[in-house]
Amino acid sequence: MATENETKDDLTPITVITGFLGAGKTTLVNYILKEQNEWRICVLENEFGEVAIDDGLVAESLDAPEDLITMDNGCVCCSVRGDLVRTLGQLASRRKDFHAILLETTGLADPAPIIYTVQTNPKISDHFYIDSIVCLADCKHLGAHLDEKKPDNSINEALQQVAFADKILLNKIDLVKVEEKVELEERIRHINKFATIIETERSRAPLDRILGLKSFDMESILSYDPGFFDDEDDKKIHNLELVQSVGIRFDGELHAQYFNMFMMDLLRTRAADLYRTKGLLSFHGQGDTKFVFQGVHEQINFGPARNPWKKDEKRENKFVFIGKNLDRKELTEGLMECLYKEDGDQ
Ligand SMILES: Nc1nc2c(ncn2[C@@H]2O[C@H](COP(=O)(O)OP(=O)(O)OP(=O)(O)O)[C@@H](O)[C@H]2O)c(=O)[nH]1
Repeated sequence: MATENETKDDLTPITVITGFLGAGKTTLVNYILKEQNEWRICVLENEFGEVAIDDGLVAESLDAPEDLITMDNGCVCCSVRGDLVRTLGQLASRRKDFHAILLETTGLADPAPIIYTVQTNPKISDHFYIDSIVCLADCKHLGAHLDEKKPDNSINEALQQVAFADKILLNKIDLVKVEEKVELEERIRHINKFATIIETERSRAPLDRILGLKSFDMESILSYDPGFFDDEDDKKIHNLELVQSVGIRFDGELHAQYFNMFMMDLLRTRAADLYRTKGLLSFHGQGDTKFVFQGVHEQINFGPARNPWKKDEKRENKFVFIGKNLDRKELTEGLMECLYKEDGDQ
């Protein structure tokens, strides 16, 4: 809560960026950093996955590396909630250096405890306020995640993310037919009748429709969840064990063709269970080019990173697979088989 002399205008706005795994959150953060040149923005990144990849991809868009803070000891809405309080507490003394804070949550975060923490902890609420909760909705895959059956006492993260947003970006409209888009929009409207819905491709929303609008509204949250401020013990739990993360990292150069075959085979058989795949890779015969691999179920993007490998940088391949029924041993062995070997017996 702001002190008597301090109104909301004196506090620093936080835009919470939420949405299921792979919906386009990092794409939105990078887009905002590129487009909003007049503001100095601080980015708080919380990524789900044993190996962090997004921090590197966001850092490429920032002028000052200290403007990116990563919170990687768990999911920001659960175990890392203490981290959020600590991080924002430390940021309070230099918050006036920034026009805005972007808080990118993990794709499995429940926004409710984050909102609760910011609203009720004076270490945060004396200095910051929530400007907006922006939810990225992946037109292609959100419907299936909303349909997922969870155990009775567990929340459906995708549903919570839609329900608690005041701005919903209907993203990846390029991947669906108009009818599918309309059907998803109706479904979203059914869950959340207050949020503004904006159609986007590559998360490109007009910035004046998502930033600096003070559009976060506690009343609409309470109308969805009248028990929002009630005792937490009565609430459904966030069961992160339903989704696994397998992180794999190893040195060396990959054989492009072998890697391609491995990934194609994996996606052909496991796409439904593979919610998210990310990688930073080094390929034999590609000089200093660093490659980025991005997968969301069967949709994959693969191409050069903005910055090449630095001169003294270790050529390490990093992967993270997030989903259900993942076999760490099989994935590790499969990837190791894709390493390029000098002796030519591939
Ligand atoms: N076709 C298409 N791809 C998109 C669009 N927006 C984002 N993507 C791609 O979707 C993939 C995931 O995007 P991210 O921005 O990394 O998603 P995220 O929500 O940050 O993912 P997590 O942090 O893993 O939850 C990337 O390959 C993006 O390039 C879009 O509008 N259309």
